[in-house]
Amino acid sequence: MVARLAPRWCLRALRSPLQVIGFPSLQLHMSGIAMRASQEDFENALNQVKLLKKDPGNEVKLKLYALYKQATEGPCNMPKPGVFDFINKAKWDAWDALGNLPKETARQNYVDLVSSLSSSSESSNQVQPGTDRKQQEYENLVVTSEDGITKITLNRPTKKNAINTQMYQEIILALKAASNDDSILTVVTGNGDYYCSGNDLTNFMDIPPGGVEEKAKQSAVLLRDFVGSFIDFPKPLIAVVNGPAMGISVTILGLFDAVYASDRATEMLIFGKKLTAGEACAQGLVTEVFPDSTFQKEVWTRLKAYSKLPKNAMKISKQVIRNMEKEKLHAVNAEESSVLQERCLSDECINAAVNFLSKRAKL
Ligand SMILES: CCCC/C=C/CC(=O)SCCNC(=O)CCNC(=O)[C@H](O)C(C)(C)COP(=O)(O)OP(=O)(O)OC[C@H]1O[C@@H](n2cnc3c(N)ncnc32)[C@H](O)[C@@H]1OP(=O)(O)O
Repeated sequence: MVARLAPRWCLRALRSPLQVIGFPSLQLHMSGIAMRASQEDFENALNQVKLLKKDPGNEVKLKLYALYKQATEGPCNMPKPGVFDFINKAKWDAWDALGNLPKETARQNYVDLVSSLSSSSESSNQVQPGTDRKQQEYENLVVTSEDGITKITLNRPTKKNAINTQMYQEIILALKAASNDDSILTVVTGNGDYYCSGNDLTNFMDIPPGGVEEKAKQSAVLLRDFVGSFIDFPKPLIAVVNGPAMGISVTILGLFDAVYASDRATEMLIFGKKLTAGEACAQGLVTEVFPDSTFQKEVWTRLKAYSKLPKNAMKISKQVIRNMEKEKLHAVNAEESSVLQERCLSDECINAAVNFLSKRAKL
């Protein structure tokens, strides 16, 4: 029943990768030096904008549109729409108003604008420990905070918690929010019978206008940002592996500070073969295995006890340990992500995805 599909390239992500890309302009501003947003910053901003929960209003949307067009196509040289074509005329006016603004400046302004929109929506989502308040609404996650523990639950149980493109972005944002909230520990777990079935293989079907090469490039950026947000996560991060785990969800376990697995997690897919939770524990991928019947009770009792430990001491300890290897992890992440870009276009990868998808469609 279990597809043996985890590509080799992603297994090395265990000891992997990169910087927080989600908020690039923040980093640029902190340096105090006027820097230009890279193409990657721009692509990240394009993804982030899709996740804004609050409608930024027509004025801002027109600004975003105009900056996007200027950044990608340069000055407006389209014929002016008729006066009764209100929407297209408003868009044209906004674009035309940018005159000869250089593409690079438009790109930077776009990134800055998205960053300001994202941070204002984040700051309204700060959670106090012990309040058990549900955080920002996500489509594919449930994030709650209680007793000093922020819990990020992968919430696509009908798809075995497969990670689709939006969910990757949501996880990045949820980690960013958890790193800034008042919680002491952050937990990632799954809703339903699976922890996670890995990359959503239907992601490969969503081909942008730039074709499969563009898709491969976008996937590489997404993977790099996703893994990077685990590398840079500043607080103790615990995986509560409630059931089978596959693909990318297994390969990132090495970036958690502790991994607790139910003995039902018998399908940890690694090196193309199944590994029981006990075997994964023997190999150091899992910290401790609990009987499924008492898994939730035992793990949460323990986590609640940990959440009473001195907050700063735990955070600093984690950072001291992680800082020793951070640079290397980011370098490996960058390398792996560029390998992914290549491998996405390989026959092996395409055939594997097509096999899965065609079985699913019962062709
Ligand atoms: C952008 C960065 C890319 C990073 C890449 C990372 C590497 C990976 O993670 S590769 C992906 C590895 N995962 C797989 O190959 C798992 C594929 N799924 C399966 O083999 C099986 O679905 C299962 C063993 C997880 C469960 O089998 P079971 O028979 O119990 O249930 P199903 O009927 O197959 O599944 C229920 C439902 O869920 C959908 N689904 C499950 N996994 C995925 C997935 N990974 N992607 C997309 N959809 C998935 C499955 O299609 C079913 O949906 P429908 O009911 O709508 O048909």
